[in-house]
Amino acid sequence: MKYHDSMAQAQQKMTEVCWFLERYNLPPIPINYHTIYSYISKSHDALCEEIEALLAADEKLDSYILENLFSRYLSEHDSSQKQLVKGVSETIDIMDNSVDQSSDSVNKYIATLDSSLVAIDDADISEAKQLIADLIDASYELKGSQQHVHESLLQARQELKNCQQQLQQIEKHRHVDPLTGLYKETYMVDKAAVWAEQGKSLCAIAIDIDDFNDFNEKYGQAVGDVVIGKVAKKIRSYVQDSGLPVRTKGKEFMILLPDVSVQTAKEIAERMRSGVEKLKFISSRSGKRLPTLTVSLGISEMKEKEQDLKQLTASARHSVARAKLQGKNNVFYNTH
Ligand SMILES: Nc1nc2c(ncn2[C@@H]2O[C@H](COP(=O)(O)OP(=O)(O)OP(=O)(O)O)[C@@H](O)[C@H]2O)c(=O)[nH]1
Repeated sequence: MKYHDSMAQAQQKMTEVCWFLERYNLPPIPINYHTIYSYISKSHDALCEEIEALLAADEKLDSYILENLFSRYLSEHDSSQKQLVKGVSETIDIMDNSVDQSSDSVNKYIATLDSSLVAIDDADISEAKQLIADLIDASYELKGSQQHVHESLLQARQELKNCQQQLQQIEKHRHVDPLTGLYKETYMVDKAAVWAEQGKSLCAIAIDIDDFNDFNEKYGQAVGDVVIGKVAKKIRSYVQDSGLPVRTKGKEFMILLPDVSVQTAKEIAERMRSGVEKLKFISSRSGKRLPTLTVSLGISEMKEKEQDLKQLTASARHSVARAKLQGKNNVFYNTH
């Protein structure tokens, strides 16, 4: 294909990406751009299928959903892992060379010892001195190559440590939403499966920020994102290690509580509601107070063992919808 043909094609795709972002009211940030570019270019089948399904279901696409798709299908985890493996394998190559050199030196040393033993029988004293001097040289060479092996081992140990730290970071990034520090939905599924295997009962609290559209329109998406981060932090502070706080969508969260009674879940939810209501937001630009925000919360519990996570979270979301209908800024639990 000629250069200007491929340029024209790329421009056409860029225009389509911009139309798409505008149509779905998505900010043109790099992650959104990259994800939609891959969709428009049809460069990733699974990603395209998922976006098609979301559009067909009339799901509202937002930056959070696109970030999630990006991290699952397009992020650089794979290449950074390859980079790590490359680093370790280079160090192993260096060690291999050092061990080869060291083994050569040992062979040379043994050969020198052998020939010295033969030579020393009928040699005169000055020749014997020369042989000993040769042995000392060979000993230093041997010591040097052993030192080299030792240094390579230290380097390998350091490399391994870096590798472990980076793998931990990658692992964390894979499970944690970068904006809020809460877990991603994929992790919730894994964790719930572990709890189910351990025979633990589960309660869920679904949380949705109220009237966020007004807030977003007034103060912009970027301020909205900062505020979502603060609300999430507040919510997390009531869970600590007793449950799993998850960001399930842009302004929606889910808390899973293992082996906790509905009564306790209600108390935690009420504390969250009241805590968020008391949060104060100050604009970093103007220094002025922004309006307070509220959240609506819905509780559900896994009543029978056959009930799965999907049913539990759907029921909690249903309760949130009821909380909104009852005027928002409240906790709803369906007793039936
Ligand atoms: N800044 C930001 N805004 C988001 C994010 N996800 C969703 N939103 C915004 O949240 C708003 C959701 O609007 P609606 O679905 O009408 O909900 P709402 O205004 O909160 O109203 P209720 O849910 O009925 O209380 C839209 O303006 C979205 O753009 C996000 O990750 N960041």
